[in-house]
Amino acid sequence: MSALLPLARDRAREENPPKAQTPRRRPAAEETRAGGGMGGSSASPCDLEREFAPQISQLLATPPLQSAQEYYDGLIQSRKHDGIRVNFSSKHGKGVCANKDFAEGDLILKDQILVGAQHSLNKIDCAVCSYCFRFIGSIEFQIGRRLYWQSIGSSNDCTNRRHCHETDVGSSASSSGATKENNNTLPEEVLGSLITGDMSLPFTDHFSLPQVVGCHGCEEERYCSQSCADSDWETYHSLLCTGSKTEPSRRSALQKFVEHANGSNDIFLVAAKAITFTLLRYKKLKMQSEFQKNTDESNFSLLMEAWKPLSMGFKKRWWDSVALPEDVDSCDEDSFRQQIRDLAFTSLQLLKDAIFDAECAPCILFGVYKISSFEDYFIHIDDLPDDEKEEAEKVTRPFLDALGEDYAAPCEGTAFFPLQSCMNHSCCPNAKAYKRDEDTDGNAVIIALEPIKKDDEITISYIDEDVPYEERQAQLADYGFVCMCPRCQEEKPN
Ligand SMILES: C[S@@+](CC[C@H](N)C(=O)[O-])C[C@H]1O[C@@H](n2cnc3c(N)ncnc32)[C@H](O)[C@@H]1O
Repeated sequence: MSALLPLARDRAREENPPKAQTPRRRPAAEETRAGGGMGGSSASPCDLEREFAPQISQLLATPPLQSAQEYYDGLIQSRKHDGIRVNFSSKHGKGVCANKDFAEGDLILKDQILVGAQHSLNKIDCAVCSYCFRFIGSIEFQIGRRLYWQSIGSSNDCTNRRHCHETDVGSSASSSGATKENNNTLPEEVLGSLITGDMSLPFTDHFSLPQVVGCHGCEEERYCSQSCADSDWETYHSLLCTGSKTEPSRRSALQKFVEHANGSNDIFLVAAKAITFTLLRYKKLKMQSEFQKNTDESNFSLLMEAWKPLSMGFKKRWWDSVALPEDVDSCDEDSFRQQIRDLAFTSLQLLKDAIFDAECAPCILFGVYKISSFEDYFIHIDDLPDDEKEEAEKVTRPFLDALGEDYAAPCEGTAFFPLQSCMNHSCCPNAKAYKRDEDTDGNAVIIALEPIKKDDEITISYIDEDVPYEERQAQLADYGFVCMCPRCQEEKPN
């Protein structure tokens, strides 16, 4: 037991950066279109794409260097990350450099999520704030609801489990502990009293979590504070809320969109947030512009401005950038990409039915975040002096046994981190993404692995760098490049 705990913790805290998500299910072979070309070259199945082709290509064009530099300088200044700057080079495009010396272990950056969502199936394992992804409720609440889900069904399809105030939507995300078979169930009344707070576990007062604040529209989103609820509403959720305050036809259209995302890939839920982020920013900019009687500003230039934070990270469309799944032969790549592109357009069409705004018609990246779960609580119990541990374990052991081997399932999701996503890879990195004890929300935390001198490039590893050269290069092929870092140059076979 003691040996297992720290291992699980290390796994949860080290984070690898973005790799485009593969769709949940490989489209069936009989659905494959004959002669389907690559995403960019064949006729688009989307009427908006055809109608607004010039505007879309402007939105997706690489931003001019000067505008990108100004954007990143402004972002770094507004977030007070004076230790770094974003540089542009002809070799690797954007990169992050040190603006001062860092010592080993120093915090380099805490990067706030721009757009992100918890994986749908992971919502069974962990209840987190829908805006900042901090754990909410109490340790009892977290354990109780997880065991409750575990007790009512352990199939991987959670679409049948649509109550318990959750957005229980299936997705591409791998679910962890709660969906595994575990015969070790506890009585429902015990789980109920954990969830309602009627039952307390020993020492949980050392691990207090923020109280749950519900969305005032739906019962599906929950927050750690009113300020997170308000920010989520202003930034994305006012257009995506499926609660009773939403007009019925829009609500039903949104539900259809969510259902489709459930059955295919929850990256579409993140994409929907990226779109609503842009739409709501656009509306705000337009109001400001009207207030300032700024008649020179066209609607499209306001839309470009609203989209800017996302455009800075845009490289390729999703269907052109997902790694080819292992079970798809390279000669089937074109039709694979065509099928997932069609899937994305179906999703977009469903979203459009729900939130269409004619002025924003032409306007659609990401990392992975993990936050450790209530494992710290069980580690604390495990580390107690023997007599206290024995006493506490009389209460906690049945819960730990019932949770099973994967009790430490962290919160997992997909998110776009504007600054971390500028960091290039090295197989001998000088920094890494790592959650310290105090890092309880979804933001990315970058720590120096060694002393870093001012002006040095800050690099992280996108993969497990402790594997041999060939394996590293194979993994990096999914990111679309051959690594030529000093270590790879040295280890490259002649
Ligand atoms: C997360 S982004 C890093 C920022 C990126 N350079 C940019 O301009 O946006 C990852 C992409 O950067 C490039 N990249 C990162 N590390 C690299 C390396 N060591 N060698 C070559 N290209 C690299 C690859 O194109 C990769 O897909």
